[in-house]
Amino acid sequence: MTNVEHIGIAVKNLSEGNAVYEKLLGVAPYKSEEVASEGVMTSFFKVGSTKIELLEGTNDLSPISKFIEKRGEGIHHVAFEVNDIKTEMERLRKEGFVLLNEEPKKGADNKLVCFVHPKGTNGVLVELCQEIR
Ligand SMILES: CC[C@@H](C(=O)O)C(=O)SCCNC(=O)CCNC(=O)[C@H](O)C(C)(C)COP(=O)(O)OP(=O)(O)OC[C@H]1O[C@@H](n2cnc3c(N)ncnc32)[C@H](O)[C@@H]1OP(=O)(O)O
Ligand SMILES: [Co+2]
Repeated sequence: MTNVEHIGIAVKNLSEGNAVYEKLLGVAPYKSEEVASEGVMTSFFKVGSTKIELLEGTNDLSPISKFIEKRGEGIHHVAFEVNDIKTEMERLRKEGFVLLNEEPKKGADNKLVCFVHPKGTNGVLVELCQEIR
């Protein structure tokens, strides 16, 4: 793993979240993107070599809507950049981690992603990200 690619933050309302983080970080989001397969609308802020990803659920079944209902707004996941997602998924499987998708899937911001179950990572949902080249 080469970098913390982004930190995902679950918000109830993306425009309100954008206003807060724009004030906090002193920069505007550089993009907004819907990922319908995950039931989320996102926005991204650059912070040095990493990013903040704000996520609003777009339907009641979205992992973000369920998370906010149970736990409220806050840090939802930590995403690590990897060079070769399939190799890293295989390594983690062999180490006994529970992967939440069998194959890499398309995420936001031109990435292939895979999630690791938070029960095996001290309560933190982990995302692996590989740039689509
Ligand atoms: C935009 C695309 C992409 C990107 O490119 O960056 C994204 O970031 S998408 C982000 C949204 N997508 C996902 O989160 C996909 C992976 N998540 C899942 O598969 C599920 O959310 C989950 C983690 C398996 C939980 O689903 P489920 O078991 O159906 O939900 P429950 O509400 O029943 O929770 C069970 C258990 O897990 C705890 N939980 C849930 N979410 C998290 C979390 N983000 N971090 C830590 N813990 C989490 C939840 O509190 C429950 O705990 P207990 O009550 O103690 O059992
Ligand atoms: Co993410």
